[in-house]
Amino acid sequence: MGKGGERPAKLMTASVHAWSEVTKHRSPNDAWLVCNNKVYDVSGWHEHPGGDVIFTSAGDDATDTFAMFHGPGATKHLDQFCIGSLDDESRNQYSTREPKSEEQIQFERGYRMLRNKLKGMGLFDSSPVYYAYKMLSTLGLAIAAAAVVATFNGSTWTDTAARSGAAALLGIFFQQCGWLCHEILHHQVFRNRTVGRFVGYFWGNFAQGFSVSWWMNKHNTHHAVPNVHATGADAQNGDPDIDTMPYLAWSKPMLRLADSAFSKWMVSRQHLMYFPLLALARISWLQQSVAYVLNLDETAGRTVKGAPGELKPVPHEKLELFLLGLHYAWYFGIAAMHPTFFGAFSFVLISNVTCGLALATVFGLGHNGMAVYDAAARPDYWKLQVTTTRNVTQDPFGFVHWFCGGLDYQVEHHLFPTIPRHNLHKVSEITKDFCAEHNISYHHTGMIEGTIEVLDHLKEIADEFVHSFPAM
Ligand code: HEM
Repeated sequence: MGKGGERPAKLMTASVHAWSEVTKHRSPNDAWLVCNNKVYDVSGWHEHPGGDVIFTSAGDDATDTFAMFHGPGATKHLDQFCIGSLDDESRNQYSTREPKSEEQIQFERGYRMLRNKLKGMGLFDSSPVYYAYKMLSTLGLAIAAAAVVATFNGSTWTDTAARSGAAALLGIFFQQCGWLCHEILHHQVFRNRTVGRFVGYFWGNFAQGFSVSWWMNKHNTHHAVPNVHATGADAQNGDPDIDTMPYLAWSKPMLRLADSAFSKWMVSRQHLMYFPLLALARISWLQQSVAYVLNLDETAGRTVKGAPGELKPVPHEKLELFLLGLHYAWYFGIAAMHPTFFGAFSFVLISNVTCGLALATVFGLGHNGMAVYDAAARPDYWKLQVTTTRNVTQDPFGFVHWFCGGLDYQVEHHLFPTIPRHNLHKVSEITKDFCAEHNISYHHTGMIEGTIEVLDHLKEIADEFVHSFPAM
């Protein structure tokens, strides 16, 4: 394989393939996928510029995920992988070989046309003024936190309380950096993807302490297959965001993985452990970021499934490491302004816990407790994204929208991840109408009600576990 993700062109053949043949190729080193009824062999293409998210489509239809992720220039790279096309019968079937009704065929055509309609309405275009405001106001949170710590540097109760408030404010700064970085790396903000990536390094590595490569690899995979269980240990088609064992099980099949005494203890009371775990989430993400870039351990996800010894690339490894180092320098620099070691430690703890709770509560609201699928039986792109996702109802003051970083419109974000946050409310009305027209459940609820749904779901799974293993 050559540089830049290119590889020698395959011979374009006129062969036709049935789904029964395509679905045999589901693992990274033996991966076929279908785009607009053409069959592509991407086996072992670990140099794919988007990383191994490509293998989430192995053995399946990638028409819509391809459209979701790529810029206009990517289609010209397709031909080199083409090995033929789907046979006539397969064109009107799901990859499960169930026939598609005429209604389903029209529905798929409809949602693809809807995407073009939204483009025509200019809803994929970002507002520089909006994002300049978001970036400056977010930076303001960190500057305010640092200023409070520098000003209230004594040992009175007032000083201590002010510094604790500053720590919580910094936690919210980290959360807001997370949202900004998310939008930048989904290419909502900058048309030029290289510019976006470098701005992403500032908000991700430097400001927030998360590695961009680690995050993109994990997050793009989540977008391709939300709430999906992989077809097997060698396949790359599961959602890493529900890969939360040995701590939390989001579906009954996951209970099989509770095979240690610790995991059994956790899962049987997971509804009680949910918030304590969320409080530690940022610490875990910081650790995974460093472990991913330096390839410190397997849990960081740098190794490539089905290709022992191969590592996923980190495009600007030294820059990523340097900026992660600078993150800790400024963060611990503020902590060091505290009069005592205990004060500095509390500052770091409070800011981490606040950020973990603030980010992970929103993540949980987005998908947890919604439908979960097996990869080999996932529905079409639109139904997969809508039925695995929950929206959060707005409040009159715009707090929910600010706090959730636009992910209150999680359904619309999942359907069209490159649409900027400030346009999602317009997309929402159109999406709701489209779902109603095609009889697809579109779920939205309040922030508190949604969190209760998540906890109820965890409890239901825990109860099932305790029922099956009464000794727990
Ligand atoms: C034969 C099939 C494919 C080819 C030739 C291909 C090619 C490319 C190329 C040239 C890029 C860099 C340019 C760009 O970002 O638009 C890219 C990026 C990417 N691709 Fe693919 N791709 C394929 C399939 C897929 C599939 C099936 C997925 C997801 C399931 C995927 C996900 C991505 C992602 C997430 C990126 C990174 C976009 C970013 O910068 O955020 N690709 N791909």
